[in-house]
Amino acid sequence: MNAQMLSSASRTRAIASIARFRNLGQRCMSVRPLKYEHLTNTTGESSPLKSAPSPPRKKVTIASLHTLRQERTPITVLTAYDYPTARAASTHGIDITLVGDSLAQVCLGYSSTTSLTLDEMLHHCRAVARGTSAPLLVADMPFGSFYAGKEDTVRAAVRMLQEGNVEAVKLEGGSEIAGRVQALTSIGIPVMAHVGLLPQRHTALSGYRVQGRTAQSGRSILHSALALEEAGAFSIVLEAIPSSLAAYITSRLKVPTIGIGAGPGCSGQVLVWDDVMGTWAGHKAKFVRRFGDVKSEVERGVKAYASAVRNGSFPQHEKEGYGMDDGEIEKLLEMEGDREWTWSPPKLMSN
Ligand SMILES: Nc1nc(=O)c2c([nH]1)NC[C@@H]1CN(c3ccc(C(=O)N[C@@H](CCC(=O)O)C(=O)O)cc3)CN21
Ligand SMILES: CC(C)C(=O)C(=O)O
Repeated sequence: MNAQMLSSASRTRAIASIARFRNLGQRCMSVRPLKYEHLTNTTGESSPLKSAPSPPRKKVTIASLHTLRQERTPITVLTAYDYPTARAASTHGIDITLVGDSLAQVCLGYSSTTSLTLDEMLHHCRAVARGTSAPLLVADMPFGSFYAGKEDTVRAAVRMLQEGNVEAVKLEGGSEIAGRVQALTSIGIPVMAHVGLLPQRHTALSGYRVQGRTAQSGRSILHSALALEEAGAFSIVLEAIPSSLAAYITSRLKVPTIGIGAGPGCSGQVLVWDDVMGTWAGHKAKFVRRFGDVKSEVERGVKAYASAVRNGSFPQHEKEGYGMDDGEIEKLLEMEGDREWTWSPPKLMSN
């Protein structure tokens, strides 16, 4: 959706809602109307599923995130990797849906995020975009897709927006990538930065380890965050850093911080879908809290289905089968010369 597609009344509202961050000039603007009564998904396509009626949500914009930060209302961020997870985030009040490159591990079975290609990421972004309406849709630029220089970075980010249908990109890295972040934000591609523990560099960092525990390393993360804000990032993820450092960085920035393993002093929080739902069977970081027990429910469902098939209680002809028109099976048997064959639905077994 762009301003040309809006009615003149909503166009006026859209223009009125253009918001700028203090000291950030034109780099962080939103031209979305403040009130979206009828939201389409971010691809503009209609969704195959109609959800139950629920109160319409306003579209989340960079400006509305800034307002949440000012009001000290925590920003909720959750990863999604496909259409149903995107629908759930959209329907149940998440502010930002992130197609994280954790996709590599939790959905695709790679041992780390460095294996994920841009094309694989785009395939999942498109599915998530089809299920996303109100949340702002952000996706990780995969390992390697923004390393070769500004031109490559812009080309890859344009693909994320045009082919992946996401609204913003997230890049892992400190002040060393500020030039590339600036190259994106200067042409209107919104960037979420990501400092602290950088999973894409897990080998160089000798594992997934808390960062910024000393004054010197903490200061280096702070200065990276400031440089990335200066480069136009609209928000910064702080991963696996001490809570006090994260709270201090948050106080020094004008843009909202999103913490993961960074304590309660951030402007918002992000977790990986599978960690929240309890479906991730791999290593559980200290910062993870499980809010659902989908794994047990999946186990129960799969076992119950397999056992119902094996013991013949599924399917039941009356409930889950289809009938034939009267006399037609007899006619068919006649034509086949197979008058001996008979069949009657099995009797229900009592449990
Ligand atoms: N399921 C899942 N959740 C995630 O949050 C996540 C992924 N996968 N994959 C991509 C990255 C990798 N991340 C990780 C992975 C491990 C730790 C971890 O184990 N950290 C140690 C720190 C120990 C220390 O230095 O003191 C921990 O025990 O919390 C942290 C972040 C975050 N991302
Ligand atoms: C955990 C979040 C911040 C992320 O980067 C991911 O999902 O890959």
